[in-house]
Amino acid sequence: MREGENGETTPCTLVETKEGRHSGGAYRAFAATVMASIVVIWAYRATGMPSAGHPGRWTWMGMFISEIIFGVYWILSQSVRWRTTFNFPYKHLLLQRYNDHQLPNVDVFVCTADPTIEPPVLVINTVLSAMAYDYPTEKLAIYLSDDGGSEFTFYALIEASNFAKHWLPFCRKFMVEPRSPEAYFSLNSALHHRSQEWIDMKKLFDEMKERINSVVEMGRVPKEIRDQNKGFSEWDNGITKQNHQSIVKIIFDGNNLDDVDIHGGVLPKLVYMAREKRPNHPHHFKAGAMNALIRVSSEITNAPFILNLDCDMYSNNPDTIKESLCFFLDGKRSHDIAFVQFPQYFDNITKNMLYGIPDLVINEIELAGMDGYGTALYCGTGCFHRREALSGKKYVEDLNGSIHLDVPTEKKVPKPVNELEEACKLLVDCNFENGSQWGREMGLVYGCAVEDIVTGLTIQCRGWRSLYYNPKKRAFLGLAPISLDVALVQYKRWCEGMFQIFLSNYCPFIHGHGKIKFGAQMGYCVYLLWAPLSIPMLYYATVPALCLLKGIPLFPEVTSLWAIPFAYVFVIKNCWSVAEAITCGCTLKAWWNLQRMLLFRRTTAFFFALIDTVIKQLGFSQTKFAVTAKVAAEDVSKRYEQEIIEFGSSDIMYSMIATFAMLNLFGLLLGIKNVAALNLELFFKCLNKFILQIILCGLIVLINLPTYEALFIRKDKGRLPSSVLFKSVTSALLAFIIYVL
Ligand SMILES: O=c1ccn([C@@H]2O[C@H](COP(=O)(O)OP(=O)(O)O[C@H]3O[C@H](CO)[C@@H](O)[C@H](O)[C@H]3O)[C@@H](O)[C@H]2O)c(=O)[nH]1
Ligand SMILES: [Mn+2]
Repeated sequence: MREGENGETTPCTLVETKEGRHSGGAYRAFAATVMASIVVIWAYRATGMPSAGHPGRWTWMGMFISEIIFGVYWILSQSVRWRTTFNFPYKHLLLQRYNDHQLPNVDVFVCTADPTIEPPVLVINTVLSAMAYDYPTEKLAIYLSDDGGSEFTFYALIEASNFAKHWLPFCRKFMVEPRSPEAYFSLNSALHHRSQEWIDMKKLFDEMKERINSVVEMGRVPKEIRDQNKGFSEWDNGITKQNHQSIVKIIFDGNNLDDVDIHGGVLPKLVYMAREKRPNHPHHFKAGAMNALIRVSSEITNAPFILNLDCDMYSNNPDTIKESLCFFLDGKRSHDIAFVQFPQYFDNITKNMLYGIPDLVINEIELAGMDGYGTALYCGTGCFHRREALSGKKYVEDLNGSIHLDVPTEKKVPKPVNELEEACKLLVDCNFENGSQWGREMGLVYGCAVEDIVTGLTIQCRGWRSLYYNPKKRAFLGLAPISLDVALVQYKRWCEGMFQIFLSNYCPFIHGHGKIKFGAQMGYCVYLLWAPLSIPMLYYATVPALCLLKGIPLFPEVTSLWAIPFAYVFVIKNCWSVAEAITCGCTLKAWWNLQRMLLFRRTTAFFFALIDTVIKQLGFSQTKFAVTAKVAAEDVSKRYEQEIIEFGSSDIMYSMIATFAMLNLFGLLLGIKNVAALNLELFFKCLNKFILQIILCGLIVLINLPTYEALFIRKDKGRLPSSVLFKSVTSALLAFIIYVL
C-alpha cells in the first residue's frame, strides 16, 4: 500500500481531533468580564495616583506597575485557553492499514547523566520498558546515552540485556502492564498473576537488582565480570565523568544469532553510548547528548521516528508507539507533523500534590491550548519525533510526496559490529561538531537550559506542525521531586532557560513572526515570562504588609465602587481556577497546595532565575544544568508520603519564604491590633479602608501555615533550621524598621 494513495482514497483517518469544552461561551464571557475589570483597576490606579511629593506616591506606582504586569500576563495566558484541541489516534485502523512488515522502524533514546543521582537500576527499568513495547522487535532499537560515562550503568545495561531475554517473552505471554519490571512487581495487581512463572521472574529480577546494587556499592566492577565482556576495557584507564573518550557498544545488533530471547524471538537492538567528554569542552547537557544519539542512531538504524525518554520515565503503556504512529502515518494531512508530545506524569505523586506537580491545569488545558495552534510545545521526555524534522530539515509542501513512511528507510549494508562501533565513535567525539550546524540549524539547540522548548519553537518556525497527545491511560511515568529545594531548583532552571529564550533571537514574537500564529507566540510567552512575573509577586508579598504596618491603604475602600473590580477579579478568577483544577482531577487541597507552590516559586525560584539570566546576558556566567535528584533518603520519602513539606536546610530560598511569611504575619497582627484599638466609629472607617489589604495579608498567612509550623513547631529533620528562623525574623524586623519607622 502506498501512503500517498492511501491518505486520499481512505475516508477514515487515523486521528480524530476534537475541540475542548474549556473554550466554550461561558469561558469567553468570563474572560471578557475579567478583562473589563482589569481595565477598571488600571484606570483606578492611573486616576488615583497621589500627587508628586506625596509619601505614598512610589508605593502606589509600584502597585500600578505590578497590576499592569499581572494584567498583561493574564491576557497572555488566555491564548492557551482560547481554543483547546484534543487528538485521538485509532490504533486499530493503523493496524488494518499497515501490517507488521510495513510499520516503520522506531529508535528510542534514553538519556542518563549521573549514576549517583540516577541509579543504574532506575535507568535499566526504563530501558526494559522500552524494549518491551508491543511493536515488531526487529523494527525497534534502544539507545542509552550515558553522560556519566559510568561502568556501573554499562554493567547494568549488560545485565538488563540478559534479563530482557526472559522479560520480553514473559510480558508478551501475560500481557504484562506496565512493562518496567520495578513498577510491575511493586503493583499489587501483579499479585493476581502469581503463577510459578511470575515467582521465577520476580526472583530473576530481584537477583539482578541485587547484583547491580552490590557492584555499585562496592565502587568497582569486579574482575570476573569485567572478563566476561570486553566492553569493560574502555574503563581500564580510570576514566571520569568529565574526562573520557567516546564509547559506543552495540549490545544487540539484530544480526547475531545468539541475540534472541529464551524462545528464539528476535530482540530489539540495544546500544550503549557515552560521547567523548573533556574538561573545558562544552558538552551542552541533554541537547548535546540527544544530538550525539541522533548521529549514532543514523549510522546504525536510522529509523524515521524517534522516541525520547528521560531515564526515570518508563513506558506505562505498551501500545504507545503504535498510537503515536497514527499521527505520523495518517496520509497526506500528517506529512507536516514534526513531533508528538505527551504530558509528563509521575508515579510517585501523593493525593494532594504537595509540590504542585504535575500541574494538571497545564497538562490538561494549557498544552492542549497550544495544540489548537498546531504548535504543541516540545517538553523533553515523552516526545516522538520525525527524524527529518529533528535533524534540521525544513518542511516544504511539494516535497511531501517523497516521504515514504511505509517503505522501510534505505537499509544500510550491515557492517560488522566493531566496524560500526568505530565509525560511531568518530561521530560523538568532542571535535565532530566543530564548524558544523549542530546545535543551531541541526538537532537540538544549544546554549539554553530548556533545550526542548527552544528546539520545538525552531522546528515549528521551519514550517512543521506539532501535536499534543494526552491519553487517559498514562503513556509514561517518571519521578517527581519529593523535597521543596529540588522542586524549586528544577523550576529555577526551567524559568531561567525560558526567559533566556525570550531575550534571545529566538523570542517567539521575532523568530516566530509570520511563521507561527500570533496566539501561539503569546502562548509561548506564558512560560517564557515566568521570571519577570516574580517582580509583581514579590511586591504583593511584601509591600501591602508593610503598608498595613505603616497605616497606608493601598486598595479602595470596600464601600466604594472601585472595590468592585478588585473583588470581582479576585473572587471570580480563583473560583474559575478552582473549577478548572477540579475538572482536571485535582482535589481542593491539591489546588490550595498549588497556590502555595505558585507563591513560593514566583517569589524565590523565578526571582533568582531573573537575576541569573540578567547576569548571564551580561556575559558573566554560562548556562548550567542541575540534574534533578531522583532518589532521596528514607525519612524524606516518609514525610513526603505524609504530605509534609520537606525544607530541611538553610537554603537562601527558604530564608526568603520565611521572611515573607513573617512579614505578613506581623502586618496582619499589628494591622488588626491597630484597627481593633479604635472606637467604634473609627473602627469601621478604618476597616473600610484596610479590609482588602488585611484579607490579602491574611491569605498569605493562611497559605503559609506549613511554613510557621516548620519554623516553630516541627522537630523532624525536614523542619526549617533555627538559622532560618533567626534570619527571617531579623530581616522582617529590619524591613519594618527601615520602611515604617
Ligand atoms: O548533562 C546532562 C544533563 C541531563 N541529562 C539528562 O536529561 C534528562 C533530564 O534531566 P532532569 O535533571 O531529569 O531534568 P528535568 O527538569 O526533570 O527534565 C525536564 O526538563 C528538561 C529541560 O530542562 C528536559 O530536557 C527533560 O526532558 C524534562 O523532563 C535526564 O534524563 C538526564 O539524565 C543528560 O543526558 N545530560
Ligand atoms: Mn526529570
